[in-house]
Amino acid sequence: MSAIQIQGLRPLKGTVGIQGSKNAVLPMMAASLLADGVTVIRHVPEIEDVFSMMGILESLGCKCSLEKGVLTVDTKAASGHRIPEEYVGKMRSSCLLLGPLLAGRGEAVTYYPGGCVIGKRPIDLHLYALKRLGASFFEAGGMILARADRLRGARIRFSYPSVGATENAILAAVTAEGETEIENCAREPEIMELCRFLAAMGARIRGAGKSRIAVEGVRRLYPAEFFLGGDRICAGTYLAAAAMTAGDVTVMGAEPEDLREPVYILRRMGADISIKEREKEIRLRMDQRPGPVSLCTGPYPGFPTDLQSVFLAAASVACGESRITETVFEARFAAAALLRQFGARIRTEGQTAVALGTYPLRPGIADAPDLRGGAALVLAGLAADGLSIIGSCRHIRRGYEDLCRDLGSLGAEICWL
Ligand SMILES: CC(=O)N[C@H]1[C@@H](OP(=O)(O)OP(=O)(O)OC[C@H]2O[C@@H](n3ccc(=O)[nH]c3=O)[C@H](O)[C@@H]2O)O[C@H](CO)[C@@H](O)[C@@H]1O
Ligand SMILES: C=C(OP(=O)(O)O)C(=O)O
Repeated sequence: MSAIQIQGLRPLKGTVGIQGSKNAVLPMMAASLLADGVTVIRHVPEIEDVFSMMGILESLGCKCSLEKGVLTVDTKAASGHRIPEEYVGKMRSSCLLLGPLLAGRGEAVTYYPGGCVIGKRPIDLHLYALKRLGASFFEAGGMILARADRLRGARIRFSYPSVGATENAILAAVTAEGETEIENCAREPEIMELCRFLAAMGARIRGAGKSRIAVEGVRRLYPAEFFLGGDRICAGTYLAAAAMTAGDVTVMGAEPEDLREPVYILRRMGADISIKEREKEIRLRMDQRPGPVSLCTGPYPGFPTDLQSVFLAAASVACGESRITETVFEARFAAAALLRQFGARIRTEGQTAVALGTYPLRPGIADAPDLRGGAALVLAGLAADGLSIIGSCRHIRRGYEDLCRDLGSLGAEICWL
């Protein structure tokens, strides 16, 4: 199932439940190593990155299972500290195990992480934070050897609010000796969710969601049970799809507050959006072609870079000229070139993509360049006048449980090949 076929120009209508959040569950899975026993997380998406993280945890001696959205991680027999290279190359979040392994085993062996090719993505900020807590690193031939006799609380000040580095710092600090202060840290909702999960394990953290977090180290953590929240990027993808297809779509299960900026942009594009906060429902109605938009990605609460490609797809059908500027990753416009194969009129000027909308798009055949770029091509297929095929969908399966199931349930004519 590595290609998706789409017959375009079917309006999307209906309600879709949103899968659990990829970027929230991956650090929680890493955190499970910090406790001795069985961690249970519900509403976990069956996506490739979760399977890869399960593979890593199993190689470290854990027993994992994922059935009907219930993930269990049993760490009783865990003892390893080497993260196998085969998983590291596939997934960025493999580096999140450095913090918990240093905390629990005092050593870790890993490699430079893979994941989507959207920029250089160094891990200097991760290593800086862990060094501040007492770790030392030796690097050779792409391998990273990490050691720490004892992690000790420290003041960490990030030069940039990296999501992963903030998570690694928190994961290492929760059982370190003494207090850690993390300044200029990331404020993404997934950090807050990780902190809630760690609190359920017995961690003491203050300031989650703010740019200064204080962690008071505790002697030990306990396994927890947790219900994972909806994936805001997945919800944003379906809202963008609805906006492109004159749809009437309700997404259920993602926190509306976390989507404040994308919702604001969609409203500016002409969408009629109603929100029920308590029910976690966002309904989007669009009865016209979207209007043009100007947006700039940035760390939360800014516009999420993970929605840049799908909003570029939406801008491709807008009536007028849109400008989309990417400030988080330096090479995240792979989808822009491929969208041109669907007739999109996009040019890039440095870190800005300028799209002069056209509707409908023409059907195309293209390979997903990365996870969100792949989703953007699928959205282009929904707004194309004919049959499109998107290949290399393994990228898409890293983060979306089943795009065909979800978009199909909304009326799209779409299937796996
Ligand atoms: C699994 C996960 O949660 N992935 C998300 C996480 O990725 P990730 O945690 O990798 O993203 P970061 O916030 O760390 O990266 C943001 C920027 O900081 C740079 N940087 C990062 C770390 C570092 O040590 N040095 C450095 O220079 C990166 O190259 C990038 O330009 O946040 C990104 C930004 O919201 C999202 O797009 C990803 O979906
Ligand atoms: C870039 C992404 O993921 P990762 O950081 O796991 O590569 C993403 O989810 O869009």
